[in-house]
Amino acid sequence: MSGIEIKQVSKRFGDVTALDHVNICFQKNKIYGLLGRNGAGKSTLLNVITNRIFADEGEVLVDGEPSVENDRVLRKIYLMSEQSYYPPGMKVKEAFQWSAEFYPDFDKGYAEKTASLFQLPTKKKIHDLSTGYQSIFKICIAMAVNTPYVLFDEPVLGLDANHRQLFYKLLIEKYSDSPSTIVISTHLIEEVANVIEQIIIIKNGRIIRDETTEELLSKGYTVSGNAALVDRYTAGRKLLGEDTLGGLKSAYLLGSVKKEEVPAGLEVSKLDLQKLFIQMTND
Ligand SMILES: Nc1ncnc2c1ncn2[C@@H]1O[C@H](COP(=O)(O)OP(=O)(O)OP(=O)(O)O)[C@@H](O)[C@H]1O
Repeated sequence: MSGIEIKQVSKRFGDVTALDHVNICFQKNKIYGLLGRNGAGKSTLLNVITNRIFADEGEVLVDGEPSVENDRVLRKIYLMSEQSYYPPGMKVKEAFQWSAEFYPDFDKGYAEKTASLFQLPTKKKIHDLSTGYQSIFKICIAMAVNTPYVLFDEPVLGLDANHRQLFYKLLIEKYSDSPSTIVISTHLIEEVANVIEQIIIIKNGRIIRDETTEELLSKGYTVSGNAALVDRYTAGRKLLGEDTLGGLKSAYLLGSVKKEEVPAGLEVSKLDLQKLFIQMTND
């Protein structure tokens, strides 16, 4: 079977269970959002997939082959993460050259073009870059490696809003031109909501949701308007949460809605992914 299959994977650090019998499959040519609160197990999962750490139990299959100590399989996957594996003193443009030697399909021209769009100073040493530009440097590499699987662990760490928007735009353009399997682990949920097709939510090392963004968002709806009217409407309904601003209120509800059942003066809209996430992962 093609894709990355994670089968019954568990990982413990002392008495912390970082991954607890995780079963998921990252299919070919799909964009996934890997969401979870701090310490939920996201990085551990990405590190297990790429053999940076070993699982205590279970296995990872890449296109049907076990990934453990299998270089040929591991070369199909690129993980962008906080760790940097570049020699100290290496300049950005040298790292592009270096990557071209290591990843056979690395597109140096594309990396340079992306770098120039972000105004990344390629003559600088990697270690001298600001936090945001360190991330941008890694984004440029990850977008140019052209491996069938690209995993992003917190790709927009330190990026300003303009650069985050540019990253999402380039990612979608790249994916439309040459699809691959992309996994984005992030805390900026609303920002990726329009980019990701499938959402995987991990909580305390367990997968609690694995469904399309559309399916997940269709589980509820938002009703907004005059606070008193909203309260009257929500009484007796399954309320996920609410926000109040002055006399106005937005209520997040579970279930489906018939617009004609909502009183005049109230507005019905889609559920907000971040609100749903907070509700699902609270406690
Ligand atoms: N090398 C390690 N040694 C000990 N505990 C670890 C180690 N790596 C991870 N953990 C623990 O495993 C759990 C999962 O950590 P992980 O880094 O995978 O979470 P995360 O979802 O990526 O979190 P964040 O969003 O905060 O980056 C946490 O409790 C963490 O403290």
